[in-house]
Amino acid sequence: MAGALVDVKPTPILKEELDIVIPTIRNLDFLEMWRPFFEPYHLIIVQDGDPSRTIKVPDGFDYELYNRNDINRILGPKASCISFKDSACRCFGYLVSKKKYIFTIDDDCFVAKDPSGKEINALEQHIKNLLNPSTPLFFNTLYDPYREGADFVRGYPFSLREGVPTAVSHGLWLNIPDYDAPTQLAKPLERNTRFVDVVLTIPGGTLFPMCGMNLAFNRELIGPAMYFGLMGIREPIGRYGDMWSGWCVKVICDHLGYGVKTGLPYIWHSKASDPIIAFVNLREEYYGIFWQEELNPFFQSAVRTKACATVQKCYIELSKQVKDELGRIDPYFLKLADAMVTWVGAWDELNVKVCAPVK
Ligand SMILES: O=c1ccn([C@@H]2O[C@H](COP(=O)(O)OP(=O)(O)O[C@H]3O[C@@H](CO)[C@H](O)[C@H]3O)[C@@H](O)[C@H]2O)c(=O)[nH]1
Ligand SMILES: [Mn+2]
Repeated sequence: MAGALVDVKPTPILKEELDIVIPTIRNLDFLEMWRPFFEPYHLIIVQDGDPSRTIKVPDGFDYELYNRNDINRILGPKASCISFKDSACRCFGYLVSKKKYIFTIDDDCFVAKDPSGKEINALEQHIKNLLNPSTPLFFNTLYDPYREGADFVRGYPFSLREGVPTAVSHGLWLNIPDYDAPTQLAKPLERNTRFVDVVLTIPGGTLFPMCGMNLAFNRELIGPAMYFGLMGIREPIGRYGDMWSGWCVKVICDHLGYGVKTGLPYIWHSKASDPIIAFVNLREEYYGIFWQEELNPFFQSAVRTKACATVQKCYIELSKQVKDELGRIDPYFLKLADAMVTWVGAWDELNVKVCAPVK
């Protein structure tokens, strides 16, 4: 008799090459909804706030959890570059991961449904985005040419159709959109109900507001630039860690020839934060709203010399320009520039294999 048919489940794609990083101040019940998609993957949980609190993680998940005491123990004095009491703390997870890819998601983001009612496997779509090339050098009017049922349109140079490696996949949000505090205050009831079935490469030379709540990236290509800055308690600014990182990442991707995509996948964002959060957010975002008007031209003109052949070298060069050109806005940028250098030092300490000198 032929052997009994065994239900062999396919190995989830990139199972051993991807970590899921979650910053949190609460129990992670939200994982129950993601279980079908996340359970095979390793989680890195970065617990913010009071380290004596216990964060409950549903059974069955493979994870490592780091609280502030762990961050201080592992990084020593370099822990000063990791934010406290802000979701920017998540970048510690990028630092300690040993995997090629990272997907980071907030704990108030749930599984969304596409217009057909099918649940969206956000992780699977991010992986597709990252494994397919980007087209930052010439815009394809039929959007992502590598998607099933699409291609390059007439007039698209064949010399550019190979595309470039994709470093970042920026997903979007149904329900609560990632609005800044003034917009939240002006439009408290606005919900995003529009599902747009598109993945776009952000053109080279163009900045974008990178939101950290549904984000994936190739850690080997761009990890050292994914520093979410100095945010939260003791800092004049909060809730801009993802924005700061996105501006640094985009100028470095443009310089090194990597691509950044935005669009699918969607998650369902149902804010778990306090209803008067818009006022709390306004206080945290206040300086950011002014400073971003100056940061845009700074990043647009940030120079990277040919010598900047690695992400770390680009990042150190950027930190020098932050110090020289943004210090006049506020002393905060002098501190941030130093923290950028500390971050790269921590990255190299934990990630760059130092080969013993050949005897
Ligand atoms: O002090 C904190 C506050 C929160 N977190 C964790 O970070 C994410 C995002 O927090 P939350 O969803 O409560 O806030 P939002 O306003 O919806 O977040 C948006 O603004 C960005 C702020 O950086 C964020 O990326 C966007 O999603 C949750 O997982 C909290 O548990 C924290 O670690 N420390
Ligand atoms: Mn949220």
